[in-house]
Amino acid sequence: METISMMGSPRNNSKAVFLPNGMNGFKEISKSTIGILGSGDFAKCLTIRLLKCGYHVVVGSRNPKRAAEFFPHVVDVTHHEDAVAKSNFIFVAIHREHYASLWDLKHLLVGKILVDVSNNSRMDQYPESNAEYLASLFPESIVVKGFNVISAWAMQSGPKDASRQVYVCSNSVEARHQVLEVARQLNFIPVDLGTLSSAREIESIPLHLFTLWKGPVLAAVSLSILFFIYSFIRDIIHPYIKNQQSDFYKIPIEIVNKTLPVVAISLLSLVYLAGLLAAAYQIFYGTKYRRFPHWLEGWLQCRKQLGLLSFFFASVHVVYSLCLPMRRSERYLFLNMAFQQVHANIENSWNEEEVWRVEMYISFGIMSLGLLSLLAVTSIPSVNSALNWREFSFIQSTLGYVALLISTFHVLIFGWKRAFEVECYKFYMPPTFVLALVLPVTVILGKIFLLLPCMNRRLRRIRRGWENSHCREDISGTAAQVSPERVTIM
Ligand SMILES: NC(=O)C1=CN([C@@H]2O[C@H](COP(=O)(O)OP(=O)(O)OC[C@H]3O[C@@H](n4cnc5c(N)ncnc54)[C@H](OP(=O)(O)O)[C@@H]3O)[C@@H](O)[C@H]2O)C=CC1
Ligand SMILES: [Fe+3]
Repeated sequence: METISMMGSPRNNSKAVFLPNGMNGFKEISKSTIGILGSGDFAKCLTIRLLKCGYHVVVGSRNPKRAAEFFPHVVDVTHHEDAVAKSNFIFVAIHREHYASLWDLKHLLVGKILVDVSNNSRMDQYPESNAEYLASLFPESIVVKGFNVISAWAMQSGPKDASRQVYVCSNSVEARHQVLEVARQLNFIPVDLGTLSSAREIESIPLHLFTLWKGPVLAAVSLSILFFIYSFIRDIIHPYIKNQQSDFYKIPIEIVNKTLPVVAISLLSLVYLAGLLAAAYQIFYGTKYRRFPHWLEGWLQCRKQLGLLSFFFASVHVVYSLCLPMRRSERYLFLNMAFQQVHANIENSWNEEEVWRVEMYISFGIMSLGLLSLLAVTSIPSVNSALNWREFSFIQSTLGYVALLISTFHVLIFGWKRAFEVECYKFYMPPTFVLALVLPVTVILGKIFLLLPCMNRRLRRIRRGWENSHCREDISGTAAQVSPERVTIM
């Protein structure tokens, strides 16, 4: 394999306005000429990024005169043949449908690296990946798939966060390494995905639409609708039918603010319930080398999204709660209460038990929000990467359970008085907070059960692979199996 050469550079490097970015090693790449076929959006943005990082760029266009207007003057915009002749490293920045139009360049492309950056508009649009198709058209060139996950905009503005990964694959190890190095020099994070057979997987990445968010969002929306309707019937419709009491003013704030914490705590419970079910599955089968069912695997993989949604609902609940005293209804109720107190000639209405209840309720609420914020912050990749595995696990697992426990107390303290209120509909429609406690209490009890010495010992043995290791044949791609030990909202 040839390295990227300086040969054919259209102008003297010393005149270049854009200097190499000072990275060590691979000097020949930083001074080389890189070719780009096509003069569209991606080509323009890639050119700017390459120039900023010290490369010379030659762009091949069907109409170089017109295309040159859109590129900085230092760029050599020329015909396809000329561009291909001047570079050994060529980005093919045209759509797959037009690959065949490059057929005439076949003899000029022999032995050159062709980087396929193309994407499709939908999944499984073609029988083979675009990169494999390009490789079949130009079997004597070296095709590398890469950069397709970077949008033209991100390419131009430059990678600013830790998730700017560039996935690369090719059948030529050397070509792959050269593309990885270029990606690194452009300040992206290159990820080597091996041979060209991974191209299909890489091409499908930009087509995913919130894949991991679908389940959690659906769960959050369903829980919200369920609890909203429940609270609405219980707290508004029921008193209206029973006593002709019109409490419809409660809908925009009170009922919403009752729904939010219930959804938040239920979602947080779902994060940890997945891990518990995985542990129970392993204990039941006595091995960790058995694939989880699909639904559980999917659930385990979207725990970060569930946790972040829980954080979102909890934060909105806090804002709503802080705004409660601002309501006009609250002022009227307060004045009415004061008047009634005066009327009843009560000088001091201090209720020690009530005071303590509300103080504890608020304190637990603040603590759980603080812990949830910590879990959310540590799930950000850049923060996450600064933690070692034990620290991460401590925050996401141990502190996560503490957050769930404190949130449960918060809900319990809020509602415990009502639990003792004798109401005729209490038996067929328990207060909303009782439903809110079903999931967290189940999870907490499940965790306590797993922490029992005999269970804990058994689980440890299984996870270290000491039990039933003969079941290894069940594994078939355990990589996809998320370790339930990693009970995280990450
Ligand atoms: N835009 C983006 O954000 C991203 C794009 N990509 C991929 O990059 C590639 C280019 O995308 P983009 O720049 O947006 O597309 P554009 O439509 O903006 O540009 C495509 C270029 O291809 C050339 N072209 C058009 N028709 C033909 C043809 N019949 N024969 C030969 N060349 C032709 C044209 O250049 P000329 O007229 O100079 O020959 C045109 O400028 C695509 O494969 C796309 O999937 C990948 C990631 C992100
Ligand atoms: Fe609350």
